[in-house]
Amino acid sequence: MAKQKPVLNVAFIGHVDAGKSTTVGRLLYDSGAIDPQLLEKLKREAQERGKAGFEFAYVMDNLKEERERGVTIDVAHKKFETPKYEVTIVDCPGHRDFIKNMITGASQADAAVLVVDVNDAKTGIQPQTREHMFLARTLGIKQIAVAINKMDTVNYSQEEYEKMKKLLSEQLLKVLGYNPDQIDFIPTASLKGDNVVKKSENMPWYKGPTLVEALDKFQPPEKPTNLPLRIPIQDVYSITGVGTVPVGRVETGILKPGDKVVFEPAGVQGEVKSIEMHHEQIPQAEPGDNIGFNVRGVSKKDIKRGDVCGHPDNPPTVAEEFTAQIVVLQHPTAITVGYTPVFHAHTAQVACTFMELLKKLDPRTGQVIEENPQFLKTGDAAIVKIKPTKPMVIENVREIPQLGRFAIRDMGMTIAAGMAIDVKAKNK
Ligand SMILES: Nc1nc2c(ncn2[C@@H]2O[C@H](COP(=O)(O)OP(=O)(O)OP(=O)(O)O)[C@@H](O)[C@H]2O)c(=O)[nH]1
Repeated sequence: MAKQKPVLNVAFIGHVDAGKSTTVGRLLYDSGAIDPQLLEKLKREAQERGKAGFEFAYVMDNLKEERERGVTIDVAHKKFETPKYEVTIVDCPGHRDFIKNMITGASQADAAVLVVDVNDAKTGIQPQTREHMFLARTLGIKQIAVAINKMDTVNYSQEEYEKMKKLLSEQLLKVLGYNPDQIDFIPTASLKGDNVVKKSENMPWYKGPTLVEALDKFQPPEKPTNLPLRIPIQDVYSITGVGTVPVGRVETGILKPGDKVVFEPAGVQGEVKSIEMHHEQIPQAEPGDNIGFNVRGVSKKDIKRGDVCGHPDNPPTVAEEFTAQIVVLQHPTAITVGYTPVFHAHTAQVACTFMELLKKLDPRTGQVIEENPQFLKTGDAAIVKIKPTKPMVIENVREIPQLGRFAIRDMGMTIAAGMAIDVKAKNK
């Protein structure tokens, strides 16, 4: 059997209408991951609805719907192969729930592709482009590539491309601490297919890689197999004749059939009978694997999305309280003691209370600029003490980085992003 290619999880980010869905659709199609008949069908549907040209976006929307119906485990259509990798699209956020998806999605991403409309050079960087990139940075995504899209709308002009590249480099990437010299800026027209999988003949001035070639330049993710097992649960199924099947992505550690496992904060234990990935049984699951696993001794009603599976000798940490370092992305007024917004950590969503504001930090250097501030506002970085209103799993980011990050949501927006730097455990 051919050696399996390493899996690379890539998040597609960018402002509404920049062309994320179209780019992903094009990647899937031109790399042969989509059946041409399906595309024909989608094309007809798009035409019938008066939206010709949208077929690639339809491909993604079709998949999104599929996912919303709960077919989380079936990622077959969201995968494609490059010469080096098996690429999984971990998210392609639309405008509805994009930040929330981004938090659970982007924290899993090994790399991100930022898609921007080349025409944004005229109006300035779009707010969502900034917000997505800021989050990507906070969530620890170090590898990015930029697709400067819709090049067909500016006659494939090098000048327009350079303008956009300069704007992003100076006003966004450098500010966030990325080095633009190490980033590929690919001029694309995803709708037409230029420089996505096929090298464009319309831009002979561009000597760099296509988007697919840029993906192959990313470093493969290191698998944290030596860390304790942690699988945040996305969903739990009860399948007739099989039993209870939790579904999730292995963040750290290794899971094997026969393993005794515990789900926290539920506190229930069971034994793994079998593990499935892409509808096939596998002898062992590793970090990055999206799996369903059949557990004996646990019923569907015992566990739920947001619980974390681990081994009983090193169980997931249920936090009584935790100290966190946060950055306030946007808050209409100010954050004060007693504020209780919803924390999104791995697959959990739990309301948590700000118990103490310990220190205000300089967001660039991390140096303390004020002890016990009275309030925090947009742009502030701080160290704070947090108390969940109900049991939740969170880990010290220094011990298990994959389970230590979170976003804070309130009023339909992402207020802040951060990480737990000290956890007072309930169960240890
Ligand atoms: N001319 C041109 N239009 C494009 C290109 N890429 C995307 N579009 C169009 O731009 C519009 C938005 O594309 P989408 O792929 O839906 O954009 P998105 O970023 O996924 O948007 P959301 O899912 O709404 O966040 C659609 O009308 C596309 O057909 C391109 O390369 N050239």
